[in-house]
Order: sequence, then C-alpha cells, then structure tokens
Amino acid sequence: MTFTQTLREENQDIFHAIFDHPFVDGIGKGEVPAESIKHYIKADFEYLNAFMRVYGIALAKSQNRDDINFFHEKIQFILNSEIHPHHNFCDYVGVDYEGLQGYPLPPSADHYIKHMMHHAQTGGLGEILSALLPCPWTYLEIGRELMSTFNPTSDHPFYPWISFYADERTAATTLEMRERLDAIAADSSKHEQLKMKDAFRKSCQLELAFWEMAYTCEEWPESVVSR
Ligand SMILES: Cc1ncc(C[n+]2csc(CCO)c2C)c(N)n1
Repeated sequence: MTFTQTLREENQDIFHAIFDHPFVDGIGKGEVPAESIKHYIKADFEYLNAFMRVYGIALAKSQNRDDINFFHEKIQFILNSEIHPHHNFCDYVGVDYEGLQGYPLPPSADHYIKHMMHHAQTGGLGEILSALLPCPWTYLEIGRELMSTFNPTSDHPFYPWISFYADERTAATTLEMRERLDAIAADSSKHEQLKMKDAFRKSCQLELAFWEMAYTCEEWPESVVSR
C-alpha cells in the first residue's frame, strides 16, 4: 500500500462525516440556506488566497523545475478556474461575487489557513503537500459522491459546482499531489512520516470544520467585559 493510500484509509471516518454533512448533502439536494452559502464564499475567497500563498512557499522550497512548474500551474488554476464554483454559489443566492470579498476569516477557517501556513513555514515539501492534499482530495470525492447519489442534470442549481469537482482536472491535481507525496514519503524517516500523517489528518478535520463553519454561520465570540 502506498503512503497516500494509508492516509486515505486512516481518515475514512472524516471523509464519511464530510459526505454526510448537511451543507454537502444540501448541495446534492439543491437546497442550501442562502446565509450559509454567503458565509462559505466570504471565507473561501480568503481561504483560496491563503492556499495560493502556501503554493508560493512550496514553490520557493522546490528543488527542481518540475516542482516549480507544478506549483506555478496550480496557482494559475486557482486564479482562473476555482472562481467558477464560487460564481455558481453567488448566482444561486443572487449576490455579486465582489460583495463577498475582503471579509475576516471566522475561527475554523482561520485555524485551517494557519495550520497550512505553519507546515508551509516550518516543514519540507512532504509536510506541505500533506497539509494541502485533503483540499482537492475531499472535494474530488464529494463531487463524485454527489454525482453518483443525486445524478444531477444540467438544470440542477449546483450542477456546475458538482461537475467542476467531479471533473478530471480535480482528479489530476489529486493524483499529481499524491504521486509527489508518495515519492517524498518513501525517502523519509518514520518521524517525518508521522508529522505528514498529523498534517493530513488535521487538514481533513479542518475541511469538515469548514463546512460546519459555513453551515452554522460561525463567528468569533463577542468580546465580553466581565468584572
Ligand atoms: C475549504 C476548501 N477546501 C477545498 C476547496 C477546493 N479547492 C480549493 S483550491 C483547490 C485546488 C488545489 O490545487 C481545490 C480543489 C475549497 N474551495 N475550499
């Protein structure tokens, strides 16, 4: 079994909790509360900015042109293509994309980007890829699950979102990241592999927390002056 096959197996519980989450289920059913969609987009716009910065750090730590090209292409993909699923959500709630940009991150989303940034700043490419991989991998599987469970047609309100993530390009990103991570893990110590496993599981947990953050419209607690 490859390292990333083991990662997937060890995190089956979280993957399933994500598929069963009411926000994800709502995408399949074509019904998600508008406030939850808006909360998601506000956080996800900033999440994608952070994700590109992490790719930028991975690029800076790359030792060959193949890796440099990989991270460069992935930044371009976020800039040019990841906006399509966002536009689908904006159309659904009838709100301008620009109006949902520039907001501070709610606690769980803030935690997620700081977790990725921690591994980007302190780890090597293996640790960085481990923290990044649950992002495309969980979305690929969500897309496929929703495709097979709900069999949406082009008149489904979230057809563009579901087909975007069930698409070959998300599959290719996931596979390319897995191959890079498998090669690095094969040359890494047990101690390093444990750090990669920890980074991967926490990112899976934070993916789940991100859905919950959006669904419940999570906010920072009000400051309470007590005496
Ligand atoms: C919280 C959160 N997790 C995953 C994605 C999906 N996603 C973001 S960037 C990317 C491609 C990786 O190169 C993918 C699949 C999202 N939008 N928001």
